[in-house]
Amino acid sequence: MKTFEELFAELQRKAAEQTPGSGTVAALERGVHFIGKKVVEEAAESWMAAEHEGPQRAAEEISQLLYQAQVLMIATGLELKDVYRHL
Ligand SMILES: N=c1c2ncn([C@@H]3O[C@H](COP(=O)(O)OP(=O)(O)OP(=O)(O)O)[C@@H](O)[C@H]3O)c2ncn1[C@@H]1O[C@H](COP(=O)(O)O)[C@@H](O)[C@H]1O
Repeated sequence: MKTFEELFAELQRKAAEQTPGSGTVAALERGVHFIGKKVVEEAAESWMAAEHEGPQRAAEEISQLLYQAQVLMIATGLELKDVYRHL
């Protein structure tokens, strides 16, 4: 298990080091348009899981939504504090 902050630090490190085989690095190479579509896809899957598939499936899809949101943040050059200040 990892926290939101731990995942973000891991993704930032992989992006900086261009870790071979990383799906995050591959997504960042494809750019904001590609990542944005993944965010929308996972948001829709989270909604459908919550409405029709139960809490366990919703948790899985929401974890993917959080991951894609973090990839979008990194692609945009945002730090966690840039987002947290709006919470
Ligand atoms: N939490 C996630 C995570 N959630 C989703 N995904 C990826 O996001 C993509 C979309 O998920 P889907 O299940 O919708 O994908 P799919 O339908 O099976 O296939 P596609 O959508 O890719 O066609 C998949 O390629 C998943 O592998 C994730 N990839 C990585 N992480 C975390 O990020 C860390 C770094 O990952 P890498 O950069 O790949 O090392 C990992 O240790 C994980 O903790």
